[in-house]
Amino acid sequence: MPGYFPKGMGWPKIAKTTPGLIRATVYKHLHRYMPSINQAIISQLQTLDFKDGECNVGCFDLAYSIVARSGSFALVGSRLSRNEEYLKAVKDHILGMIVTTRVQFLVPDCLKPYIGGLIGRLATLGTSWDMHTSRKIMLKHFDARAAEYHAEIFSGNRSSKSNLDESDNPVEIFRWLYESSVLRERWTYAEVIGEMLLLQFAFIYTTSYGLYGALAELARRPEYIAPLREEIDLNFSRMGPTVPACDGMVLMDSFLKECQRLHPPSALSAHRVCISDLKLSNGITLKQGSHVAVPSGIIQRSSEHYTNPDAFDGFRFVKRAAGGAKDSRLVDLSPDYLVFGMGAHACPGRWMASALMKLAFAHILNQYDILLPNSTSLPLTGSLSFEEFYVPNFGLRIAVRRR
Ligand code: HEM
Repeated sequence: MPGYFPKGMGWPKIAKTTPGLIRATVYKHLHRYMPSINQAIISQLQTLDFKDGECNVGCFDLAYSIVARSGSFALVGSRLSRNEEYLKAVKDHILGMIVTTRVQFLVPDCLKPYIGGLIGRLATLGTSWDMHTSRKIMLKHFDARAAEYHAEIFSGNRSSKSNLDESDNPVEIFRWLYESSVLRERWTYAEVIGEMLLLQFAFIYTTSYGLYGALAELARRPEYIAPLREEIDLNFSRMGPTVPACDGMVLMDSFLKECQRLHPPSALSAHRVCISDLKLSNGITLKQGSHVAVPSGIIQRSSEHYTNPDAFDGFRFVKRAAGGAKDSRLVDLSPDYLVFGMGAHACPGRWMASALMKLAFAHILNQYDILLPNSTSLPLTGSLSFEEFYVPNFGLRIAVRRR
């Protein structure tokens, strides 16, 4: 896939630092983020518009709005995560990027340098996913926030918020990146913004897709509701909406993992580019510059790894664990489950994604019954899907009814 990775200079320094930053923040100090993420989920659910106790809503839109609000708390802090204009711009921009990339794939490689950008721009012009409009709005908010950080840093009133270890306050990821750019001159402001846009995609779109798949499957399979609710009640009543409570919800963990096994956001995983010729143990040599990836979508539906692989079994992974299998939690990596990749570059945000999906799922199940009004037969993947990427079916709607 030519042009997929930057040529020549390799990845910028900032992109090499971000995985470590994610591990040091939303993994190591996940508990610090939980109260605000929980509150963000509750606030988002309060915006649902009920008529006669029922609200009919786009399944992806529900998941996307919840994750955008709660994820933005970790990325840009509490004030912006409550700003509707910013949140709308984030959501529109991510979908704009997908549509633009989708359309650019249709342009022949030889014409890409000449008309690729223009075609991309035209693809979303005049729609609510207009990338340029939403990017402008987002940049306005980023600039304002950066000016606040700047003033704090140079007024001597610097709080310890950006310190990874000493404060109880969760680290705002944008703030950490910005401070590193200003104080240590490790990268430019433009690079910080570029990395934030990538992180929004890596965090918000993928996690929303996971939650979307789980909500759609649950609406189709009401028999899972009672055992899941029982488990939520038990864990929340003992520990509240905390990391240990999320860890204790093993049925939900298995249900979410089964949904991701069957509905991953991409059919390929663990993309790598050879930086030098690489001889494999079977004698094949991959030339420098070769792009390789693992066909995770096929592996996850293979009878070599899964009994009855195309059938949905929400408790498949708890049964495996009970049978002594290791690596059966949602966040575990294994060669037969590659939704979060594999090896040194496996997703460092998976603990956050797991906790966020569980909290959101728990709140929804606690408060509502979930019904599938007339979308039973609709596929989960929509017509915008392309290459290895799955894009949601925006027409799939669910009804949530107050209990
Ligand atoms: C269900 C949600 C998610 C899915 C399915 C997902 C999936 C992935 C995959 C497949 C990779 C590539 C792994 C590899 O190449 O081996 C990856 C990398 C990455 N993800 Fe996630 N991700 C999710 C959530 C998140 C979240 C919440 C964050 C941030 C908090 C995040 C940040 C990253 C970063 C920074 C990388 C690059 C890692 C590196 O290059 O070393 N992801 N993710």
